[in-house]
Amino acid sequence: MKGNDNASPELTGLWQLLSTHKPNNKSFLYMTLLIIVATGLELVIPLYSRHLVDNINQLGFDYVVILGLVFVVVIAAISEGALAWYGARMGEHTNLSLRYSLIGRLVNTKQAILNNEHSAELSARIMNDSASVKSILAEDLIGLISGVISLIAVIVVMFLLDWRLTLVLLACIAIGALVITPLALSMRGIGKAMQDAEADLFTYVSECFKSGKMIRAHNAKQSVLNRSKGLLNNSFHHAMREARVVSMINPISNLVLMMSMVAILAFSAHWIAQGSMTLGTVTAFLMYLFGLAFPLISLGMFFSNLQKAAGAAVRLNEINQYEMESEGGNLELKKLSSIRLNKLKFEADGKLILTDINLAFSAAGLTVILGESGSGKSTLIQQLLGFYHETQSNILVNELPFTDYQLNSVRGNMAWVDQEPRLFHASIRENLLLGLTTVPSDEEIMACIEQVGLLSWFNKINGDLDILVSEQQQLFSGGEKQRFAIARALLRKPQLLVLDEPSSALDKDNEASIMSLLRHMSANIHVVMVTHNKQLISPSDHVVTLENGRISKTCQRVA
Ligand SMILES: Nc1ncnc2c1ncn2[C@@H]1O[C@H](COP(=O)(O)OP(=O)(O)OP(=O)(O)O)[C@@H](O)[C@H]1O
Repeated sequence: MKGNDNASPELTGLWQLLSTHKPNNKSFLYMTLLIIVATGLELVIPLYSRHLVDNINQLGFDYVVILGLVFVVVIAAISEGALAWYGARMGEHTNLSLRYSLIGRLVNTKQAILNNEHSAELSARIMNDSASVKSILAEDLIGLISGVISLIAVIVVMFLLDWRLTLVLLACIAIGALVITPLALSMRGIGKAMQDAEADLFTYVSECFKSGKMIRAHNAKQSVLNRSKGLLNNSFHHAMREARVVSMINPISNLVLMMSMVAILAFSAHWIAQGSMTLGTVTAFLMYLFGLAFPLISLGMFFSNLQKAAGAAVRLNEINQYEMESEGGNLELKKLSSIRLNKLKFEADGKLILTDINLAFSAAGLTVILGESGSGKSTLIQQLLGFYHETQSNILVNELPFTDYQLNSVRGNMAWVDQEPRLFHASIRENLLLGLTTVPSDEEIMACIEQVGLLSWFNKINGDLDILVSEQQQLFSGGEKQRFAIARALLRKPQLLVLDEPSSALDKDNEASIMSLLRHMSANIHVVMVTHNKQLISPSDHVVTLENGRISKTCQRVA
């Protein structure tokens, strides 16, 4: 399929995904061998049965044949089980590799791209779309290969047994294929629409469950239900379209089998009466006919699921094409001594957000960024963390371009406290130690908790660092969450501490103690803090005022 310009883009995309994540050729070889053994043994059974039937009248039971038959049946069952297990193992390996690579891609995707995506939709894609791609390999491919081998082998064996009955059967199969093929092809659009509808539903429902309080407070329960109903109806509509096709494929396959059976019985009766056919041949033929049911259905399912997997691959390939954040240059930043923004300009979605920013941060001190809401304060401090590759060339770290350094080593010297501190649904300890490679002792953790004034909160939760932070974060008040985020930042022992409105939810006492902590720290590290609150500024602070993305004022003293 590779390099085939005529292949549909969806199928080419599926091939690309599978060729990267499929198991190695040895696994395929083992799988094919298992298929050949399982299918081959199933083909031998009717021949044994024929022999048994044709010899009963003359010689009584042939016990050697019966024993051979039992042996073949048992081995066939074992190899079929082994094949199912091996196929599932191959599929799950592919699923693991595919999902891991997608998560890796998203973790490394440029922040500017992720800003426009919905987290729940991305999660839905990783879960559902990769499952579709997996099942084509784990179940459908085995069905296809064993189906094709069975079909060819059965037809050859049947032909050798009796060419006339085989022609009758082939005519029936041709009629069935004519009806089933257009049905299987119609799954193409259905599968994609179904997966889109499921992803929309998943995204909406997860957002609603997260915002339960807001929905109640706004009396929005009914509108949530209405919208959910709409999305559910959409999903139901596509699921029913799929069910209609599947419910036609199965009975049509059965109908073809029944037609074939009736035709074969009728012709057999005629040829037995003429003496040109034995009862054993008819028995073997009927057994092969039943054996054909599974391969025929498998073939139908393969082509319909192939369309589904191809649709899923389109979406997964979109993720695979997201541009990754650069890992930076070769230099490792051991100690950050200065960072300077030089004529920095930042645009997003065609909007100029920061312009002509010239600012320097030395090894120690406190810089306060002031400005009205929307003036670009948060965007400015986020530049320091290298979230946006396009501005990194205007940032000098220790007087060298930011891009010369390994990105992780620069970030390793920094800590960031976001405007809305985010906590994971994990233990307090895991939240505190986020990203740390050297694990601090419990004493160090306690010291940070005490420094940010969280000791009484810590006693309230019985000093249990392993308690789980729920998604709704009920363990924390708004102010406690802010102080917790500051403790997490301090544990990183940063050279540059960047805080976005760190005291907006704090009372006067806590605000004063956090400011005194930050001032104390600014003797050894540089603290950059965004705030609205001019009361927090002390005469010795370096104050930068932003207006519409431009620095309108910088001063060392505030009146
Ligand atoms: N990635 C982005 N894409 C599009 N617009 C953006 C992006 N980042 C910031 N903006 C816009 O830039 C403007 C400045 O945002 P920013 O969050 O930096 O302001 P702020 O001064 O921190 O405001 P506040 O004090 O209210 O938090 C806003 O209008 C925001 O919508």
